Amino acid sequence: MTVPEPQARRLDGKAFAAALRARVAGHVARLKDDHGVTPGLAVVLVGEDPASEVYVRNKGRQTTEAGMASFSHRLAADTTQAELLDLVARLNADPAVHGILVQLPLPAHLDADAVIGAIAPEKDVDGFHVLNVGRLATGQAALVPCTPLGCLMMLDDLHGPDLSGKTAVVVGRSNIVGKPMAQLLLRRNATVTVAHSRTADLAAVCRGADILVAAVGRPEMIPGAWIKPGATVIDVGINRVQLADGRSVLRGDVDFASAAAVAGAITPVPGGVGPMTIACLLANTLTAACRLHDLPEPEGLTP
Ligand SMILES: Nc1nc(=O)c2c([nH]1)NC[C@@H]1CN(c3ccc(C(=O)N[C@@H](CCC(=O)O)C(=O)O)cc3)C=[N+]21
Repeated sequence: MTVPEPQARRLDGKAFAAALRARVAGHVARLKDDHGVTPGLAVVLVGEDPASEVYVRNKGRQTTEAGMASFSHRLAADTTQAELLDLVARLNADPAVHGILVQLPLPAHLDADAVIGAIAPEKDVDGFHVLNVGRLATGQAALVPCTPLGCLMMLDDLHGPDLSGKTAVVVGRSNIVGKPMAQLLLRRNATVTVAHSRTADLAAVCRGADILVAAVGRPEMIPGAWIKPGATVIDVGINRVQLADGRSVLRGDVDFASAAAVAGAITPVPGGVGPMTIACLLANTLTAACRLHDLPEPEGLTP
């Protein structure tokens, strides 16, 4: 039996993210030298989820490496809504803070929508505030959610900024990835379908996609047989999976081995969309700092 050779181009998110972070660092250095402005990012973590701790630490390190100020706020798991809103209000008013990220999910007793709604929209570097959601949907200058922004940057690099005539299928309809991703693809003139768990014949819908974005959060649920030959596959899933031998590994929403034999280009997990998410968080913090100080913003960091 012959095993199909992977033929897809592997989209190296790790290298792409490193290049983006270097560009951001260059702009940060000039912002400091020319205007005395140091972009600052505040990350708020409530409770002690070990996976979240890793992300928060990585974000903090990469923020500092880009020359930005990093502020980390760790609150106890039993923090009240009023205490959290009070911290957000202080960060809103702090001139050293240009970006605010409240790590999700929050403990169940807290109202995430109310907390996000309390973040000053111009400091909302996650792009989750309804004002930024509405601005993105209407084509106005928004802060755009980091994961879809990172996916778009990789697609722009591969296909250029015009997806006219191309069919894009986004699997997953979350506010964090699926919906904003669909908006960004529409802005690039793609013909966009948003599919989800209630979609009939998901396989057939996926097979129609020139560009397939998988953001469902179910390990390896999309096999190569669902992929149109030559398609571009962006795998947003980051699922921790326990192997039979006890090892814990990361897997995407796409079955990489079978998909890579059919696709034209594909992002791996890890080393694909994940690193781009953090790089885009830094890019958004730089964009927010420029806008807050009425300075021209660097090109290529917003869609
Ligand atoms: N308000 C908010 N904003 C977020 O952006 C946010 C959040 N809450 N809550 C948690 C999720 C998760 N998230 C990740 C970012 C990067 C990697 C990443 O870089 N992953 C590496 C692997 C990391 C590893 O090995 O564990 C990769 O895919 O190569 C993963 C996950 C951001 N999140």
